[in-house]
Amino acid sequence: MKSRKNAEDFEDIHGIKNNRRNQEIYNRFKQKKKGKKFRENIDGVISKYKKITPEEASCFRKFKQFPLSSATINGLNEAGFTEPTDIQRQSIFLSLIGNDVVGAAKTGSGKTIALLVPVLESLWRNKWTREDGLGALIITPTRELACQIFQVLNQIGKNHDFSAGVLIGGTDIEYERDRLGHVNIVVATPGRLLQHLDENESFRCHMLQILVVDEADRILDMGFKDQLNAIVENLPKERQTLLFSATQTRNVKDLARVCAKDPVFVSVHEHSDNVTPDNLQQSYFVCEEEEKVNILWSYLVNHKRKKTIIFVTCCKQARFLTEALCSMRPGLSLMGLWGTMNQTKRVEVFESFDKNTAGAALIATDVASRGLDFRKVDYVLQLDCPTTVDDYIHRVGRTARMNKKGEAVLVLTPSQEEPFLKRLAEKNIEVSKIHVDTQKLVDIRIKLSSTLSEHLECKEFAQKAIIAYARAIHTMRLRDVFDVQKIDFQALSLSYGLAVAPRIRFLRKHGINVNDRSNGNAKKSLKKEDDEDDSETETHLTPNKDAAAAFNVDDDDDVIRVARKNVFNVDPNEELKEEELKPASKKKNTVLPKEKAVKKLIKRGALLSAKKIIFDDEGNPIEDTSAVQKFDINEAAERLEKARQEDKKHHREILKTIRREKKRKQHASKEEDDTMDLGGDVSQEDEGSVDLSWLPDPDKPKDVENSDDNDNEPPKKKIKKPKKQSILNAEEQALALLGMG
Ligand SMILES: Nc1ncnc2c1ncn2[C@@H]1O[C@H](COP(=O)(O)OP(=O)(O)OP(=O)(O)O)[C@@H](O)[C@H]1O
Repeated sequence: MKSRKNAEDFEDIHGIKNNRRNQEIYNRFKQKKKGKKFRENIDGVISKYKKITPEEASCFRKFKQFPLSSATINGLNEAGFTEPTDIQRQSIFLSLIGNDVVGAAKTGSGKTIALLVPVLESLWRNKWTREDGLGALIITPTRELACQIFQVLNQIGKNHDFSAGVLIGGTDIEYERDRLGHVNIVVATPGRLLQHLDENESFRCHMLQILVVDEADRILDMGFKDQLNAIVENLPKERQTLLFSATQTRNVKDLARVCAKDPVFVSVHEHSDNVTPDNLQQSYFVCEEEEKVNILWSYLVNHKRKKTIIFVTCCKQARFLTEALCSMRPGLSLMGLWGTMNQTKRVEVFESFDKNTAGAALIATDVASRGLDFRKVDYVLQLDCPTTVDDYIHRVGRTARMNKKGEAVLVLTPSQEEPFLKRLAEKNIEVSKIHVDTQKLVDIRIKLSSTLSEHLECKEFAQKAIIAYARAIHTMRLRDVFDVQKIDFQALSLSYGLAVAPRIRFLRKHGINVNDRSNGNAKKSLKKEDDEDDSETETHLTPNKDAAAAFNVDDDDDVIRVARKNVFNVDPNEELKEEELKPASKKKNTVLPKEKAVKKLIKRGALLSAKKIIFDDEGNPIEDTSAVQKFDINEAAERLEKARQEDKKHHREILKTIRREKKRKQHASKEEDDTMDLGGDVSQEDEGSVDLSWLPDPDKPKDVENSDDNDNEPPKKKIKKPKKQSILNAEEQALALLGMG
């Protein structure tokens, strides 16, 4: 959501904008509230509470059978919701009569409406107005989910006169601060909410009627437990509490014990055979880690008309894959969504993917796995194995929502197959195995590699993605499923378009040897990088024969040329041996000045060269000798020295001229004085001889500059020191010759 839009949201009263016409409507509502009829309506609805039992309510087929305000029923009808789902049927009435409820139901089963209807009814029953301040608080784990809940609230609550707002990170906190005092319903993420509770005096919760925690399990998984406890401590004890999640975990029950009073547990699909949606077709296949990018590309080009969410493990992977594959033009709308993305962009992506019906793919992290309700998603492709079975359930739940059909495909590596399937089976999740002929996949490594050489930012993303992935796998809790040692990082790097694997420092710190599965390259190259380079990512792109040989030119491709420059044709090992001896911290930020770098190279007698390698159709490197440019660094150094000597000579000449000019002027003024003395009073001292002591010693050139110290000296013009610029110019020229200036 754009910050501007977010700002407008605060002025919305469920679709009623803050203009004159809306003010009239608002006043009418206010009148109505005070009116007798309004009070009678409320009493009429409340009286029905006593006549209906929860069992009866759980059999209602229509929303209008529930004892609800006409504003809510109309809002539901207008939004197209006439028949309640199971969770709505079983929980709404229990909430209406004032119970604290802990609800759990499968993904996509309509929990949002199940929690919003009691919120609207609670404030309506209490004749809530804008002046009453905060009446309901809905806490949800992610920003997208908060915006989505807010949208549904706007839809079904548009006939009520409550004000509502969203509090999420990444928006204008000052703007929110000013308006928060008049908001009746707040949908918030825990962090931003706590910030307002701590810092904003106008945000008062003492009148709060109802607290709702959506995706409670996810909030706890994300480590918001302490924040949640702190928030609950700030709320009045006399309130109603509703907790909703897809699974009723022990954590949720613990939370319920802390913030709910004698809660009623509603678990709709507890006895159902499947924990995943019934219309969901689930399958998996096994492949190597390094085949995943090719698989993804092949999938994208073959499913241009479908809407797919692709799940990966970490933000940096999502960023790299989105950026790199987008620049390779897959022929469909490809987007990315991850947690560290800027908020405005996040909302744009969310809305654009949601609206898309022509075919689109969204590469996302688990930020999109919970609660998000994208329209008509055909496939969920889990390119990386989910962290837990619960995450699996949430990810696949983005498709096959509300009894629609959907398909979920899980990608596992050989070592993950057995342990993860065992865990899925424990929860009665059946997935059928499919086979993917990896020989038939489009090999995009060389294309990706040339994309990376064109977009250096992408190359950096690729390196960071690999490091982040290694770190994520290493910190996973399911040790039998995730083993960082089983990953061939060299092969994985090649599949990301990198010639060599980036240095993964933390693995070494933990004493982990990286797998050497394929050709012994992985360990060797990582070790080499480790020794060579102290920065987190790769800096040398040295020609790698194995890498080149591994590249197969895609049928679709034209001739692909990969030009690599090893600028100084110096063995990087040798170059860095000296560096290795220095402490790591010092090395890190030291940038060698160009002049020093040249001197260092001169010392080594290095030959400067730029090589151009062209690959033929089979991917064999052909050396293009015509394009080879050579620079003899010693020769260049000689030229540099010559230029320096010439400059020095020139400098000396300038100094001499200045001195000569100065002497000439002094003589001239002396002669003038003598002439004057002849006509005026002459002191006795002056009579016999002329004092020439103040004259500068011509043998001491420095006196030109130091003559200010001489008190006897007559005032004279300050002589400008010749700039050293000329020397530097010569150096710069020489550096420019070397291609470094
Ligand atoms: N009574 C209803 N009639 C028709 N459609 C409904 C009804 N209730 C909800 N829906 C639709 O079902 C979809 C899923 O609803 P919702 O997002 O509330 O599910 P959820 O249980 O919260 O899922 P998740 O656990 O993934 O968050 C939405 O598109 C919503 O519009």
